[in-house]
Amino acid sequence: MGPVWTVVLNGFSTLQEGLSKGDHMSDRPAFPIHTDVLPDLEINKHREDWNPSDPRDFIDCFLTEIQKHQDKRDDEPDACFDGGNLVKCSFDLFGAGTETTSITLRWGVLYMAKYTEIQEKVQKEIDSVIGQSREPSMEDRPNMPYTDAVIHEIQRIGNVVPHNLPHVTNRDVQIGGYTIPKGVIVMPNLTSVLFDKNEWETPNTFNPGHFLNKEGKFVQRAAFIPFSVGKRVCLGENLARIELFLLFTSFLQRFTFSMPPGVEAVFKPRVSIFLSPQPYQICATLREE
Ligand code: HEM
Repeated sequence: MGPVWTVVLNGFSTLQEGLSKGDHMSDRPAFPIHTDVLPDLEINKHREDWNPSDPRDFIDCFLTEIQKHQDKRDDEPDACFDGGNLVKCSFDLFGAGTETTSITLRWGVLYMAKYTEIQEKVQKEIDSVIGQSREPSMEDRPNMPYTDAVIHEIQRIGNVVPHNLPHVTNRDVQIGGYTIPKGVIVMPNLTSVLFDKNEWETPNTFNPGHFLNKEGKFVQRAAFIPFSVGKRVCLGENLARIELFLLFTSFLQRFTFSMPPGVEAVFKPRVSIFLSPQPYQICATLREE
């Protein structure tokens, strides 16, 4: 029988206790995914000209693993390298990896259009560290503490995945003095940490100063957990951080964002599994070289 109730974890220390220690909440609830309705055309295309000694991407590498494990099916009843799982994993990577990053960038552009003085400071840093004649690279990030702080603050206040993904207890566990029985769905509430007034000086205000010390150097904050924490922490965190830095700096290197005349920026989010901005119109003005 499936879980009969759901628990919501609130607060920084509870989430750390629940997600970071041990593997007692590392499973995902088994929601059915019908692989027969998912497109596997791309996988079939890959199969046609697949060369195991020259893998082009994730699908090619997975096909190699399927082949390696093919003859061992009887010895490895739990092996997960098969066509169905390849479809699910590819689906997961697109689902988890595209909307999250693009929503964060949409929040970023909106915050820059609203807080023009912050946008100007980012552009000043871009001009002095990167200039206009080359593209941003990841080597620039350590030299751009203000921009780094702004991107972190966009992620904090944007709170794109507010309820994390569901976890499920795989044995009875004690958290914060409560016993959660095996098989219960647990929703770790990231909002309670990203807006915790004990952790952030101005939790409800856009303030890149949350990530800067008095000397203007970037400081990492333990309560910054938009990617969650623990064993099931976002698999794409590093990729997402790279994408956010390169795209955000490239946008502001080339454009200045502003609201169209007479239009106010709206920060009330659209609520689904993600929190995204309402569709908006924006003016992107090309910066002079
Ligand atoms: C701003 C961008 C992103 C945010 C805020 C974000 C956030 C998250 C969060 C909160 C989780 C749930 C972690 C947990 O269950 O404790 C998660 C899981 C996951 N993310 Fe991301 N993510 C982002 C980008 C990406 C990208 C770019 C990829 C891959 C290309 C990705 C792939 C995944 C996968 C596969 C999981 C499931 C991991 C597992 O179950 O073990 N994410 N992400």
